[in-house]
Amino acid sequence: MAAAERRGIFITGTDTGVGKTLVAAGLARFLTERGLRVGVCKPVESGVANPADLGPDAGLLKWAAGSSETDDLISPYRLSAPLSPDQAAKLENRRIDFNKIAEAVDSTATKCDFMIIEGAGGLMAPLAGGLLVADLVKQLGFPLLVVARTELGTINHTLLTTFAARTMEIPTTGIILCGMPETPDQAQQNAPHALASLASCGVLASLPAVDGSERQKVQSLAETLASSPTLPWLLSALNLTRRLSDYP
Ligand SMILES: Nc1ncnc2c1ncn2[C@@H]1O[C@H](COP(=O)(O)OP(=O)(O)OP(=O)(O)O)[C@@H](O)[C@H]1O
Ligand SMILES: C[C@H](N)[C@@H](CCCCCC(=O)O)NC(=O)O
Ligand SMILES: [Mg+2]
Repeated sequence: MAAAERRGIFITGTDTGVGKTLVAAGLARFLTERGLRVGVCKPVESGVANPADLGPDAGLLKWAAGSSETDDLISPYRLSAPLSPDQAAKLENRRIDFNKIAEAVDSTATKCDFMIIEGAGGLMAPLAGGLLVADLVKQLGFPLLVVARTELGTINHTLLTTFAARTMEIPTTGIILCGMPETPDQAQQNAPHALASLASCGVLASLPAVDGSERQKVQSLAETLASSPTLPWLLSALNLTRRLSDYP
């Protein structure tokens, strides 16, 4: 399928553990509940205790999207060690092949309205022999969505990520801040405004810290998205405004 005909995003983060999976799954849930066929892929997941099964990230994405794709299409590389993917792959004498990932993504994308791909770690995390997550993003051809934490330090990490994306000519749709507490401190109150004025792309949502199991958190974030005042910007940035109005 030609890149221009495919709708979707590649979700990266400013670091590992910043909320990429929750944002990806929350968005998948939100869109699926509105009738869109959402394809999901976690091309490389490291730290998978039992690689015969889906890891926690891919499993949550599959649940959120209600996907019936095979495990190998949703999660082409499942690696045991909770390390940088290239290192985890080396420990198993494996090499991550971008063409295999591209085939899996293409095969899913042809069957769905919107594709959500979650990277591993941040944009510069190494995947294979000097190739980084950013190189995979370029090969797959989907625009980037950057998930960032809310605490002090996030301005620097987020701007470094968007700057690196721009330098590598990777189109970035925007930033989502994830985990805003009910009572944000001064740094957290300032972060969305600072990023909105300094980054070369918009802040498309500021999502709250939510409670419960991982699935409950995803459901809460999907509901938050539905009532978010910035939802129109988010949908427009994802090129989904018209598509969603076609559905109930
Ligand atoms: N908005 C939030 N509210 C509550 N908990 C959150 C929120 N965002 C993330 N978390 C929690 O923080 C942890 C890390 O989040 P998540 O797994 O989404 O990170 P990640 O960026 O996908 O990490 P990785 O690089 O391993 O893929 C999880 O336990 C998740 O439940
Ligand atoms: C083990 C982590 N949870 C994550 C990989 C993080 C790599 C970070 C590399 C680095 O920047 O040092 N794996 C994953 O997202 O599948
Ligand atoms: Mg994740």
